[in-house]
Amino acid sequence: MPMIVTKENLNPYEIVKKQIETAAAKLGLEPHIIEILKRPMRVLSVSFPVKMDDGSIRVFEGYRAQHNDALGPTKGGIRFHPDVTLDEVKALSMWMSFKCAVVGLPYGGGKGGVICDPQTLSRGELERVSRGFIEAISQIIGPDKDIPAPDVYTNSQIMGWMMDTYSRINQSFSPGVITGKPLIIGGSKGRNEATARGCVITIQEAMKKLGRPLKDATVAIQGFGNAGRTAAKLLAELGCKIVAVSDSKGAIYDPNGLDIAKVEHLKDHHALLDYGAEYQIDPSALLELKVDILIPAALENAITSKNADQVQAKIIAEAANGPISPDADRTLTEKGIIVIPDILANAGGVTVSYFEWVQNLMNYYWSEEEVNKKLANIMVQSFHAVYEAAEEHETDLRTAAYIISLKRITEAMKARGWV
Ligand SMILES: NC(=O)C1=CN([C@@H]2O[C@H](COP(=O)(O)OP(=O)(O)OC[C@H]3O[C@@H](n4cnc5c(N)ncnc54)[C@H](O)[C@@H]3O)[C@@H](O)[C@H]2O)C=CC1
Ligand SMILES: O=C(O)CCC(=O)C(=O)O
Repeated sequence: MPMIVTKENLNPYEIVKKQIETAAAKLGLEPHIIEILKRPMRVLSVSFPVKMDDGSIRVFEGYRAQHNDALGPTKGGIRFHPDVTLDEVKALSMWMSFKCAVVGLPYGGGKGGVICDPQTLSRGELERVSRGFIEAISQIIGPDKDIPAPDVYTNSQIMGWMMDTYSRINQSFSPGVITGKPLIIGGSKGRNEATARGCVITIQEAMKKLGRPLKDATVAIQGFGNAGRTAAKLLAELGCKIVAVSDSKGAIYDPNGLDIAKVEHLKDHHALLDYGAEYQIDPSALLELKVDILIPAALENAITSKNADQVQAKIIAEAANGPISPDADRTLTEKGIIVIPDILANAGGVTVSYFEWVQNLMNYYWSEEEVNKKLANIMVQSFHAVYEAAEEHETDLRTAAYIISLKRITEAMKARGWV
């Protein structure tokens, strides 16, 4: 009989449904609850015209998905990327629900995306796309409905334009509608670094569990944006040796450790690859380096059944959302690699977004020290809760994180009388 080889399904929406099923089976959740959780409660698909610099009109398309608001208003970033799809945005909104629940935030999950390549847009065009998208989704967002934030290829300036558009539409200053804003208009100290800071805290806790020192630990990082770049900086400050980093253009590797200040300077003023031709490696090889810590901090499906077997890291901390497919997850677990799942590892970003929203609502602002302390408390506590759940249920950290989240969301749905 010929062996039937089925192609791995890398659709993020199919992946998150599988992840829910795996944890739900461990918990013995009722089928109707699983059915509710397997789809977003609301999805808005929009198109809007934007006047380009040359006078032409271009129509952009985007989505906002709101998964489940049992625990509170939905929350999650907006991504600008040419490959954005509806299924990706749906999946990202679902991961947001589980992320907020695992760290105990009073939020459900949401996510938005606009199909565009910001690198090809002028600043003026980028501003008009940002304002156009918020206008198009303005009816379904709001400080107590759905609160966007930055994600891939969006930043604090874009959040500033978006908050301004929403405030103008509603004729009232509404900083609480969006987080990740510039400090001067209600941003929170510490938000820019929060995703990486939270991720680093989970790595520190995992290394303690392994009984290994962080000092001199070797690290490879895929993606050198908000999450990856800050993680490189923070880990280098803690004495780690950052041996490899990459961005969308390529990867660099030095087994003796990269000079992170130099890499940052190159990223800002030239290109990462200008570090030197002798340091350039194939970007896919970065994921297969023999390192202590691997941080995928770019996009989904970086590690799949195609390369999971070649991964040699001891710990993988998912700064990105969905960088490991379920098939790869199984292989990594079999190999004894500890995977700190996205919904825990990158939850620092939304946690400080929550702090930003709280500060906006009370119109009183905290010091960076206070923010970082509160963040550390939540991340350390959440890591240990997930670790203990993994031991109790004899499962991996991802399933354990889902177990905690599913329990909380289900309890909220029950308390509200939905089920
Ligand atoms: N910004 C935030 O607060 C949070 C971000 N995340 C997740 O972290 C990941 C990265 O997001 P950000 O750092 O915010 O985005 P960003 O836009 O600041 O940076 C993205 C980085 O990834 C690089 N990149 C893109 N495609 C790549 C590829 N194929 N290989 C290597 N590098 C590639 C880009 O060059 C850039 O350096 C995403 O999965 C995002 O959803 C998760 C939680 C919060
Ligand atoms: O800060 C937020 O509200 C959400 C950030 C985000 O999009 C994410 O955690 O994936």
